[in-house]
Amino acid sequence: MTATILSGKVFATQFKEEAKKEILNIKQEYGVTPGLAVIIVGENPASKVYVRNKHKACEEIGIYSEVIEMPETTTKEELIRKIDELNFRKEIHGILVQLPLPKAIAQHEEEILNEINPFKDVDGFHPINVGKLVTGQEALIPCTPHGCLKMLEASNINIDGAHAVVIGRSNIVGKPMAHLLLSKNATVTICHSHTKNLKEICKSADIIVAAIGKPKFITADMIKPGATVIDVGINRIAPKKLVGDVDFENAVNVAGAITPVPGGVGLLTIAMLMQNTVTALKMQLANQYALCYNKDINS
Ligand SMILES: Nc1nc2c(c(=O)[nH]1)N[C@@H](CN(C=O)c1ccc(C(=O)N[C@@H](CCC(=O)O)C(=O)O)cc1)CN2
Repeated sequence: MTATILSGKVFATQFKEEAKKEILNIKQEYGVTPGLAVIIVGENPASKVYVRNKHKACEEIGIYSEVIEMPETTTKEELIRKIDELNFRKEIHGILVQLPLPKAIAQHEEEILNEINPFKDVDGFHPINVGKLVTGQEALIPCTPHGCLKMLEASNINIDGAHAVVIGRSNIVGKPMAHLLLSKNATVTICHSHTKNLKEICKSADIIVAAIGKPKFITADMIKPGATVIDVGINRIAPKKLVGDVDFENAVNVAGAITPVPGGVGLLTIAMLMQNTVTALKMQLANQYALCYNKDINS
């Protein structure tokens, strides 16, 4: 039996279409166009492609897009100044700093990202958004795990009561993914490099999310027959060859549903960024009205 292939392309198109419809409604009702600013520091070739694709997606669905290119030599202070400028621009509703940062400022990543106004934090990396996600409040949610959750739901894969195993504990994918699955009543196990009995734990999973960053690390013998396997890994093993964290060729014969690499959840990242930009605008509109309302009752 071969698994159902969960195509990132199909879901990305669907999620962008949803965002496009919402944008039209917002434009009609409030006369506002959502605006996204993406900052890229340095010359990382993969980052340049991702940023170009973010700009194209914005143009496609009606988001105003600004790409701010800063040189490799940019200091922490210069980058923070740029973020502060964008925090105050009212036509910019979403701000994103493309990662990874150049080596010289990479150690300040946390401090830099914390400078983004949490209402404009379309990556969902700010501690305020992380805290809201963990406590079940309305938050901006990191794009890749958010896309994975939406894809599972749109594919009618049962999450409630399922045993979900998330392999990887990064702030960008593993931890938010675990909280999202928990919020949908999965029983969640987070595994990492120190986990013992990884094979046994994986074998008991109804849903596996692999976000380790090691090519083909999850092999077919670690998967329960019929399980859903979401592969978040993007590993370049040759100039033109990308593979995931899952040994897809063999896993596809055991899993019930599986995402490929390329063509899987990577494509959802940009689609969800479009949705997050719309959500950020809606949160800002609601916040403005709340502020107006407070002013009225106080005057
Ligand atoms: N500030 C952020 N930086 C980074 C993020 C992020 O979410 N926010 N994620 C990644 C890069 N990324 C978007 O920024 C991204 C990664 C992968 C893809 C994608 O479409 N992948 C394709 C393959 C593309 C290829 O050939 O290289 C796929 O998986 O099929 C889109 C966006 C790190 N930085």
